[in-house]
Amino acid sequence: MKAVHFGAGNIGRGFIGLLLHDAGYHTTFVDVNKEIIDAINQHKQYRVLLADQDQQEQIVTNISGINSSDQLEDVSDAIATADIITTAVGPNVLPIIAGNIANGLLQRFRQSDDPVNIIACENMIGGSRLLKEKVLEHIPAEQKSTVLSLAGFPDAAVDRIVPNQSNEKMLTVSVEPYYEWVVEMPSMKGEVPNIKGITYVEELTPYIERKLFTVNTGHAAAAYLGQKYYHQTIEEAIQDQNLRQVVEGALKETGDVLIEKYQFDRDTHEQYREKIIGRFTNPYLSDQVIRVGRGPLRKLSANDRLIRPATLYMELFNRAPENLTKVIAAAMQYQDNGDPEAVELQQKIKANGYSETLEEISGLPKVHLLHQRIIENIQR
Ligand SMILES: NC(=O)c1ccc[n+]([C@@H]2O[C@H](COP(=O)([O-])OP(=O)(O)OC[C@H]3O[C@@H](n4cnc5c(N)ncnc54)[C@H](O)[C@@H]3O)[C@@H](O)[C@H]2O)c1
Ligand SMILES: O=P(O)(O)OC[C@@H](O)[C@@H](O)[C@H](O)[C@H](O)CO
Repeated sequence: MKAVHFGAGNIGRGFIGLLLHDAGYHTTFVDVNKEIIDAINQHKQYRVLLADQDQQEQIVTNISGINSSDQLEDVSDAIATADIITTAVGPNVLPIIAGNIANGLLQRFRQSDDPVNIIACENMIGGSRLLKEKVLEHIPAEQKSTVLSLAGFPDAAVDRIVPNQSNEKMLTVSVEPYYEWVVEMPSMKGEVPNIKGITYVEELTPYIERKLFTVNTGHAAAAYLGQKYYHQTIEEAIQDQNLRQVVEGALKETGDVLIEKYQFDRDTHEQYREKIIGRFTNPYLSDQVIRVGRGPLRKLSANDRLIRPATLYMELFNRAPENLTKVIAAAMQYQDNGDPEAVELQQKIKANGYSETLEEISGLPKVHLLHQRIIENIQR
């Protein structure tokens, strides 16, 4: 069996690649990072280390790599014969790889009518749906119905903390032991892949919202408040009791939203929240604030982990969430000269001020109470 995976980065190697290997696939990693692709083709294997007391290791074999900067035909060939296609490249990169995927699908369906599923494993609501939209933009009108009937784009939620790596060997990747991969069953085409570790569900929205508005809201809160109080890592930030109170408060607010929206059991959700805070304090992982805070324009957009639950909170409870507004205020002040989105955010603020910038990137109008509370928090 053959898998093609776009993005041989942290989650690609540390999670998706590992599960594909364990399920018996040969995985072809597609990436623009020449060094990683060369290393994959040279060593044909890498190690995954579990970040806990035992430091167990797993070896991922049966892999190869394609550099999509200059081997576009190879990418198409791989897609044409793949049994599954996955991505973990970041939400902003999905439109960039859509053309490659479209060409591969066109080649595939000229040769056969074997269905295939393309699963975007990104931290966003509707990742595969967005990819499908972008792929279809590259498909000529007369081929659209073939692609629509033979290519499935099931949405997914993936959860495993994989920090930036500093191992001696470039491909080795340290990951937390916990993982969850949930895939929406109804959008799948053909045979459902038997991959141990995937949970198939009828409706993904509650799962992705629970994950994004708990793990990722909590993470973002620790990162943005963490930087404000001069912490370097998530673990260090979460040990700061004043800061932890706000992170926990923000997760209580998103929890109230999720419980109200999906009728989750309150006690079970509280246990889920506590487990997640526990994951942030894993002493065997060093997760930098600047990794978790990366891409603040994306994280401050209307449907992402901060603004969306805060807006829902206002709608459901008719008051502004006290802790989420503090976190959003800290996110607006986030700085990292190595992160183009963080630089752009601060340039916008310098040129137009906080209120104008908040309205532009989050879509929250100035008259919205949430907008006003965020600005009050910044001024404080
Ligand atoms: N790391 C985590 O803890 C984690 C957990 C769950 C989900 N995710 C999600 O997975 C995605 C990837 O995150 P990551 O942490 O692995 O990031 P990463 O930066 O480690 O990996 C991304 C990889 O994509 C590659 N890439 C960039 N542009 C590309 C292109 N045009 N074609 C092919 N490859 C390209 C990069 O070179 C890099 O190797 C994100 O959406 C993230 O939110 C990450
Ligand atoms: O990947 P991002 O930038 O959307 O978010 C940063 C982290 O919160 C994220 O990568 C988590 O580590 C991951 O989502 C855990 O499952």
